[in-house]
Amino acid sequence: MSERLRKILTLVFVREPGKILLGLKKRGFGCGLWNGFGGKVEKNETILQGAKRELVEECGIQADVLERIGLINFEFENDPVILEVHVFQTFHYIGDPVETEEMKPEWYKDGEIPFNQMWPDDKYWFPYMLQKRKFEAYFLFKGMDTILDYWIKESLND
Ligand SMILES: Cc1cc(-c2ccco2)c2oc(N)nc2c1
Repeated sequence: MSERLRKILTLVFVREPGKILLGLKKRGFGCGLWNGFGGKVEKNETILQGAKRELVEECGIQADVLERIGLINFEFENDPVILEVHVFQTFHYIGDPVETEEMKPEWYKDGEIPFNQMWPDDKYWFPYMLQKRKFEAYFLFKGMDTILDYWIKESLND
């Protein structure tokens, strides 16, 4: 996979006991879907710095402690670029979520996550995140709605 084209992205989920903060994407990639906060990692920053930056930019929340919870590789049929998505979560953060041009934030109860308005892969890996179990996953998409193939496994490595 090393010689494949890779695009590194981040996804951050803000948690409270029994609740999770999701954002409704208002434009661009994944528009109209609820998701975590994140995006591209710039050249001059680490993945962790990119994750923290996107969280502030997209909903105004500062998370000093971000826990790495998952690594997902996404491929689209007939597309050479692999999306390498680093998933983080935090229970310790500063600020209240605010709506931005990118995202409309809303709290959801862990048992009431709107999977039918989210990326189709989420229902496979959210249970690991909600139970604080580190995971790695791979999804092969056909278009934006169809999963052709996937695997997911619990990972113990830091
Ligand atoms: C193909 C794909 C991409 C993303 C993404 C975009 C930016 C960060 O992650 C996803 O996020 C979720 N939950 N499923 C996703 C599928």
